[in-house]
Amino acid sequence: MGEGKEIPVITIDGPSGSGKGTLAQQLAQHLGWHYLDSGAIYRVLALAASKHGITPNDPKRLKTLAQHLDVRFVSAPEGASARVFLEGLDVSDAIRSEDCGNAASKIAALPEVREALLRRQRAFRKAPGLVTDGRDMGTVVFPEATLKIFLTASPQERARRRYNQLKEKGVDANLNCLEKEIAERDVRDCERNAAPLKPADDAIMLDSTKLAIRDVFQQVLLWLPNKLCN
Ligand SMILES: Nc1ncnc2c1ncn2[C@@H]1O[C@H](COP(=O)(O)OP(=O)(O)OP(=O)(O)O)[C@@H](O)[C@H]1O
Ligand SMILES: Nc1ccn([C@H]2C[C@H](O)[C@@H](COP(=O)(O)O)O2)c(=O)n1
Repeated sequence: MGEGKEIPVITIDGPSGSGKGTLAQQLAQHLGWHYLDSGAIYRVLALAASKHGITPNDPKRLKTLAQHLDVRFVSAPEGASARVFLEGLDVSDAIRSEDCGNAASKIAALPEVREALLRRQRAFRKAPGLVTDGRDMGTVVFPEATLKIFLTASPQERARRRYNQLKEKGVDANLNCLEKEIAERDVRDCERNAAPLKPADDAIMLDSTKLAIRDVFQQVLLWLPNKLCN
């Protein structure tokens, strides 16, 4: 088959705050597989662009930056998120800000940037398997994935989750502003021409608005092909 295409991949796509990262990390841990947080790559690129004074309307320089992006993921002990390094500096917390998420969403609309990051994302496909989350994992990056989930939740519920998450971190937040930002990010991510956020034709849809984290996980376990559970 070549290019590691025999290595199984599970993709979790969906809008911001739907719980993709939480689910993908739980599945990766459960299966003992690798995990790719593709949004973190776009976030690191946005941070690097700001650091180097490159604006979202300079696709040429952004493409070059994406091609040479010095980003490293270092896995953390069980239950903790991987640490993310940009040019040797730990940016794990810095990339989680709402500003960085919005900046990532802007540069992610550029086809040059997406093309430059494709190979880097596909390189995460290593034995025994990969669980990945993002916006175009099932449609563009891994179209032949073994199982594709499209995870959603209402915008109000996603804003509420983000609000609680920020509060837990001790970050000041305003629920109305978060709802507005989430709605704007949804429009930008869904309406761009390059790899817009949409379910793959063969994705299973899961609305988590009224589901607890453990219920989402249990539901997806039921959808795992038998061959992966052994
Ligand atoms: N089903 C759920 N019920 C309640 N809270 C949830 C649920 N799923 C995730 N959360 C919480 O919502 C917050 C956002 O979850 P998570 O980071 O997994 O979302 P995401 O879709 O990966 O977001 P982003 O795309 O912006 O990275 C976290 O605090 C997480 O614990
Ligand atoms: N596969 C992906 C992953 C992310 N993006 C863009 C769009 C998002 O708004 C932004 C931040 O992602 P998050 O960390 O919130 O999942 O990055 C994308 O276009 N494609």
